[in-house]
Amino acid sequence: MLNVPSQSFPAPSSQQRVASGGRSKVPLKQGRSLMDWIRLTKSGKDLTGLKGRLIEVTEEELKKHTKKDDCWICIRGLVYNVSPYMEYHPGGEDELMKAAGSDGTDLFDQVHRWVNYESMLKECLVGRMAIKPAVPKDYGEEKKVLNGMLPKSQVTDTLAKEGPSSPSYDWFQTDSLVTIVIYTKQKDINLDSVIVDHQDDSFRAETIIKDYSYIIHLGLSHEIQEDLSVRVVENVGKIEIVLKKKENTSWKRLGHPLENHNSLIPKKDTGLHYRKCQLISKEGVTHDTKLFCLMLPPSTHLQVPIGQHVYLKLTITGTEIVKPYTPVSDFLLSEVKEPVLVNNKYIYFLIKIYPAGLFTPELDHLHIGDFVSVSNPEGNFKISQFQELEDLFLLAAGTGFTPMVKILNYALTNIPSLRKVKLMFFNKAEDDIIWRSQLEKLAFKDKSSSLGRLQNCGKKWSVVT
Ligand code: HEM
Repeated sequence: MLNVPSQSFPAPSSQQRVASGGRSKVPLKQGRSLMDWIRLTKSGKDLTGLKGRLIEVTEEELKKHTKKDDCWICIRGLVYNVSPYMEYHPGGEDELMKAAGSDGTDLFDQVHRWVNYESMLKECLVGRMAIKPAVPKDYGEEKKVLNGMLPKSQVTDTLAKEGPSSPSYDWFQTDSLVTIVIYTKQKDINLDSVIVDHQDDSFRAETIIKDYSYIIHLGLSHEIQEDLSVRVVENVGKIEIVLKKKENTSWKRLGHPLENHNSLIPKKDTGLHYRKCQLISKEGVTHDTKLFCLMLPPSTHLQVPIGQHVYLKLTITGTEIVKPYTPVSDFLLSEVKEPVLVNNKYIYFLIKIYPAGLFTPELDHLHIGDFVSVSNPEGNFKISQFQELEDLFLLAAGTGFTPMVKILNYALTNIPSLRKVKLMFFNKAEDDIIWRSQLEKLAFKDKSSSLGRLQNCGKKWSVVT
């Protein structure tokens, strides 16, 4: 049976799609690249027309700015004059104009919630939406809300009622350890479901439960050691996070609550959380593609589920730039390299360097030991679609091969029903074929997959596996 996943894959925002020429990206005029935009924002030019003044914007005022040369958009309660950005927007002027004079938060999030607009548009900030009295439905006590934005607590309260049955947490301690226990009340919880970070005294655990995130976010009351461990009791959906105390004293309380602590929020509303990862190695794979290995901080637990991607963030001349990438597993590498770095502390990325680009040359110039920010995983692809699969047919082109690596590995090792795996890998030239010899070795080794024939399909090369 040929099983074609019904969900879109790679995810709409993933680099594999973005890099493939894009579905709705438009060609920008000469001198309108991202680097040109960054230069303009650094030029000291008044981009808002308000001479650096920030104002409170009423809904009536916002609605007046709907022309290309006078276009204001509200995102998450903040108003930007996007007219200067119009010609630089990779999605085109018409797309940007869809949100003219209105709250574009939902539209923006639907297309690219990962785009770092705060940093890119900081010189275009007009101000904040004015607070207006809102009349509550029951005409009871008058509440104040921000135009274009519900207060967080209200959002979480409302949706928590609609979402999965409310998770909870508890904690206990021994002389040397503190254990935080999260009761998700879900059966399909595993180590991929929880992302834990401890940075600058703030402890944050995000548990993914269906389309929601349950967040524990605390300023811990005492210091802890750098490394932490995470265990999951799968059939009851219990997660245990074990922290090591720095001093063997008894804690009277766990800590004080920080933003969104103990709340269940739709995943799309959580914002992207980043941690700094160190560059461990960087090596050429083809003439223009490199394998980057990043190490997670010891106080982070993060596993990227198969088929999902993360965002890498770099600050380039003062502006934060974010790009999506799907990590690859190192299993193809283990054919040729010894020893391979094991455990989940390392994330590998196969990245094509575009010499005329902005982001990838910057990545390429990083030195071993430098840091790159890595986000929480994103994406809707579910490996459960592959259960009981007999034939797996994978199609990839160029760096679109990267999501296939983990899938290939998973399929060859975890699906007993599998009879045949085929990978059609399209490349412009033979030199572009990523990990060609490893794929050929794999094909030779695993006779059950019809791997290893290299076919020249017209002008394009394909590895048929
Ligand atoms: C709210 C209305 C907006 C709409 C409807 C919209 C739409 C789009 C679309 C359709 C694309 C092409 C995406 C693709 O091919 O996958 C795009 C790309 C992009 N947009 Fe917007 N956009 C909006 C606002 C903004 C704003 C306010 C910014 C501010 C910085 C922005 C920055 C970008 C960037 C950086 C990209 C390129 C992403 C990449 O690296 O591929 N957009 N947008």
